[in-house]
Amino acid sequence: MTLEADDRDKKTRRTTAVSFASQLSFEDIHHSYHGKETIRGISLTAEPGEVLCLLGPSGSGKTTLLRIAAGIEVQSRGRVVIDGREASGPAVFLPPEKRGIGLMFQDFALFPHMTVLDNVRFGLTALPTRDAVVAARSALERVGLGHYAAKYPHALSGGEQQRVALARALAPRPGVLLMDEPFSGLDSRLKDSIRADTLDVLRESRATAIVVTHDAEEAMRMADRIALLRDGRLVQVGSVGELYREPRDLFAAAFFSEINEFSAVVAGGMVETPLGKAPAGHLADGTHAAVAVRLSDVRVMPQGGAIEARIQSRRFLGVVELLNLAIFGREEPVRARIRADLLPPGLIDVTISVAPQDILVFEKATQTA
Ligand SMILES: Nc1ncnc2c1ncn2[C@@H]1O[C@H](COP(=O)(O)OP(=O)(O)OP(=O)(O)O)[C@@H](O)[C@H]1O
Repeated sequence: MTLEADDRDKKTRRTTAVSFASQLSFEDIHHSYHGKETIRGISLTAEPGEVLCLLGPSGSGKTTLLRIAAGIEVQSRGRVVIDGREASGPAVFLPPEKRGIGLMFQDFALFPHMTVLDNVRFGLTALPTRDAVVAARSALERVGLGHYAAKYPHALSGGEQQRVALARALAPRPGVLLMDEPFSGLDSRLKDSIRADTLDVLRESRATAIVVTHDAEEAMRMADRIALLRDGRLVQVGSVGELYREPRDLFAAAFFSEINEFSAVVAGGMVETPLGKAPAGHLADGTHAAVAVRLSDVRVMPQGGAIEARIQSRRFLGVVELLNLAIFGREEPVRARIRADLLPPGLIDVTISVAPQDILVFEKATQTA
């Protein structure tokens, strides 16, 4: 798109609120495939108007949960409640089209033989044709693509197709928009701007959005709250700041940043690590602890730090440098991520410091899967 066209689009984008935002709750959802439990008791509510990201590694159950919300999959136990009304449960099952939801799933690509406008009109069959055209045009304008109405999908870039898919999902004015890895097909440079645009459109439309992603950074950029999943369970739910600053366990800490990981046994209310001692919080003496220190929390300086160390290797990554360090008298290697060019070239012997509050201490996980 040309800059002028982009500008024109931005000016013609509608700014009126179009949706009544819904609340969607999962209540103790369980689900099994062929006898294997893949969702193991998830309770979670997406509040009206919020962007809730379902985040977790591959196989953690994110897509299954979204499909259950949509009514494409039926849970084996538990209820889905939308605006206080049961959408599915032991006695009720509302099909997807009766739930007031919009879907943006990877497998619901645009129809290649239909124009952009007809693609967007597709979900508006309940409206008389004239109204459907008006609603579809307005949805297209909302994503800045009003002038592409008569084109076919193949004539659009990947990012533009993505925006058409968003327009199609939002055209019926759903109370909740369910999005499954919506940006995974886009190249990384496009991703940031499409994601930001999508967020703008979501805010304008005021729909509640539940977005599946396996990418922690993507969730941090988009979410009002993140629900972190692992092995079909909810590990933690909260704002980006809450999950980053107060991760519930080692898995949650490691999901948002690279960490150094150590084992320790609590003694005298403290844990001892190669990077110093730290309070063990509520953990009793004798407890086996997992200790995490983010790479970015390891401060490295030529002298003056608390611990002497030697640089084993150094990798320049542009803005930052990655260091592998050895600490005298300790076997565990330590890694640090520091601002590039902070240390003089050729420097071998350094000192390091970590603030006690940056040493995160958790009870060592017992295997629950
Ligand atoms: N149709 C199916 N039949 C059998 N098993 C399935 C089916 N769909 C999902 N599963 C299994 O359920 C578990 C959760 O899958 P799900 O796709 O929900 O995870 P996910 O977190 O979305 O992963 P990904 O990021 O890889 O899509 C996995 O172990 C998966 O193999």
